[in-house]
Amino acid sequence: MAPIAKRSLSFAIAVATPERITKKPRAREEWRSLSVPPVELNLALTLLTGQTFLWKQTSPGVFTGALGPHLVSLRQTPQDTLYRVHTEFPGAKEALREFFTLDTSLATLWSSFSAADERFAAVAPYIQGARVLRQDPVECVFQFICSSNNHIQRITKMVDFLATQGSPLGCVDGQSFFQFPSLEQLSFLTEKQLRDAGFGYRAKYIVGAVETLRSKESGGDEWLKSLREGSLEQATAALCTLPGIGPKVAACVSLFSLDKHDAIPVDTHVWQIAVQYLKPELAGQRLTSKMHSAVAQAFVSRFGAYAGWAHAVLFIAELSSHQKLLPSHLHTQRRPRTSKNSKRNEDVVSL
Ligand SMILES: Nc1nc2[nH]c(O)nc2c(=O)[nH]1
Repeated sequence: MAPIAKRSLSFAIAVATPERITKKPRAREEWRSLSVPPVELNLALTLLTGQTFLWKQTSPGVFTGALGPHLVSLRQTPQDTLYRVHTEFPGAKEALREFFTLDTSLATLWSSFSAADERFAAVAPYIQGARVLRQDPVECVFQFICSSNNHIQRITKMVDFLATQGSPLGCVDGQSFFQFPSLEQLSFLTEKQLRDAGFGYRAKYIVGAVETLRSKESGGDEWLKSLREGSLEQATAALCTLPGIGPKVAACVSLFSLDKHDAIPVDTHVWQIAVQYLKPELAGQRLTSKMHSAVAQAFVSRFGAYAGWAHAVLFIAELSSHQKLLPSHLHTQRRPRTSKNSKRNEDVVSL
């Protein structure tokens, strides 16, 4: 049987029995404490603002996603974050603590960011609990290859398609979840299948990146994980050898999966922040790769070794979807719409 057909069969079995997961919770499906207050972790601001496209809001206030073999749901109370595990494997709490980098204190970081920067100090109280994730690097690479020159809705659709190549983990409130596919599972996808699924020119990049990663002597998974050890420059150079990865995508992967806390993904939003608040002399210039470095450097000069974490807050404050969180005097002045930027201004997260 062809690998795709085999996978589809196991998926059919998993979705045929959703009540296995949605009916009365078993003991292991009880809500448990993650011991982190909303000021240190805001689920919506962390999971639904462009760092990952794999987590879903499965019911009001409940977010569900896969962490390796664990399928977990999360919700907040006024004092805590609660988690519920739908799968059998041990270690879900540890996986969650790692994914949300909970050993890093937002309070400590943010007090130094607020002292360094007026805009950060002004918007941070309205965006409390926005953290930077530590994702699996393979998952992160493929999500951000899909993200290039794209908007959230379409990226999510593409990433959901990739996810269906992995092992089914179950169904929560009518939504199916899969363990993110291994490189081997991804290798069964053809460029044609991806094009037919709406990936456009990115279809070639996905197939090429899978091939390149699978050719690494240590295995693509280990090769990517090894980039956690070196510098940001080394990680950027290595990532940019993969098809479909340029400086912006490399910075997203470095920040959201490789422990490079000073990585700054420079897109139109970040460019606007730099021009308005950090380096006004950039106004009127074009965003070239030299400018990318200048903008990233401006963030690091202002915010230090965790500049990427400060960027995450300023980036959210820039999104049109999140302006409503801010009082009107803190709203960003929008560029006038033109036929070229009308869609992009609103919801493109990655250029
Ligand atoms: N500068 C940023 N660009 C992004 N694209 C994306 O998908 N997420 C981000 C982000 O957090 N910052």
